[in-house]
Amino acid sequence: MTSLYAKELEVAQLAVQRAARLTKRVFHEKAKGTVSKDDKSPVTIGDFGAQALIIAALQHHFPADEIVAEEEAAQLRTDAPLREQIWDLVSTTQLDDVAAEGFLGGRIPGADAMLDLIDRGNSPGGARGRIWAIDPIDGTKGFLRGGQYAVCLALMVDGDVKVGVLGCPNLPVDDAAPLTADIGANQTDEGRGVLFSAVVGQGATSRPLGTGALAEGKKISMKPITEMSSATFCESVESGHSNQSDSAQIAQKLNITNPSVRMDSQAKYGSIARGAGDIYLRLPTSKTYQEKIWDHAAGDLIVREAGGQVTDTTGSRLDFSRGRTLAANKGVVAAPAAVHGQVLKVVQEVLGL
Ligand SMILES: Nc1ncnc2c1ncn2[C@@H]1O[C@H](COP(=O)(O)O)[C@@H](OP(=O)(O)O)[C@H]1O
Ligand SMILES: [Mg+2]
Ligand SMILES: [Mg+2]
Ligand SMILES: [Mg+2]
Repeated sequence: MTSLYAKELEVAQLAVQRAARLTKRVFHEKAKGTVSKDDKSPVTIGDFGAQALIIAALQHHFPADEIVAEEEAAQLRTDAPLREQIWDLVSTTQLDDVAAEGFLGGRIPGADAMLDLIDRGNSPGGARGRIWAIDPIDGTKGFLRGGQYAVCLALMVDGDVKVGVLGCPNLPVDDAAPLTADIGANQTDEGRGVLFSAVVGQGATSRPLGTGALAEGKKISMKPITEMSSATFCESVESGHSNQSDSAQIAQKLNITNPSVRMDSQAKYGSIARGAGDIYLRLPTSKTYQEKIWDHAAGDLIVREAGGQVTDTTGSRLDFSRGRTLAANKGVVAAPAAVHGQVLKVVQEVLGL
């Protein structure tokens, strides 16, 4: 008997692997083609290209599904040189396993089709039906500085995350490797690249992020915390994304002395899910910011399937049914299930909740 969501999982893993291959090409071969979005955050040709390749695979297998993706093609429709740069990348990035590439549906017919695929990610989201969430490059700032980033894909059904996949090209392959923030300017790709996956009720796995067919996966689980004082926090590099002074106070109250490890992207969720770190805190820096569903959907499931609990700072589960944002939530507290309550209590004391 094939397990539930087996096909969705395979498509998602291979699509993420192919998109990650594109992002690595951008990092190594190309000027990154960075442009500023309306909110002043960066987006690169890698973000657009990876989104196009992922949506092409989803469109091939699940044409009726809705898609909520971070990027849109508007700017590319008026900027021909930028569009051509992206098309050049997209049209020449394949998996190097012929069967796997064929399974994803092969090439996109042309640059216009590519733009339309990118814009297929414009679903408003919501509580009904099958909706994919895509963050083609999460941690674009990390990507640009040679740090951590993640290619993120999740399937939600009626507002619940059922399948989650994270491709983390710059994390060590070895699940037992010590937690590192940046990979450093002169390090190579040797020994790096992990693909994390989870299906609801089926546990979480990691495998080397490859360039063709999928490698063998192995089960991952969070590390049990026996002494809170020896736990390690993961948090954003960007102080504008998570309040680092609040997290320092929380660490102090929990008698944690290890410095928190700062890394960009959902690599934080993957890292705690495999026991390389222990606790991921994302503490609001503003009253109005709403977290985006594509920044959390895959990581939320991977951590919960690895034995973790994920809530916001009020203790509610992340609610992916509200549209493109987590409109009902504030911040994120992710920790091994056994200690989540203890961590949340201190988070709430420090935040005055
Ligand atoms: N003020 C803010 N508060 C929280 N998250 C923010 C933010 N502004 C941007 N972000 C999100 O933070 C993500 C990166 O998270 P992290 O800090 O964990 O690396 C960004 O994803 P992208 O890089 O995909 O745009 C972006 O969506
Ligand atoms: Mg972005
Ligand atoms: Mg993101
Ligand atoms: Mg992004």
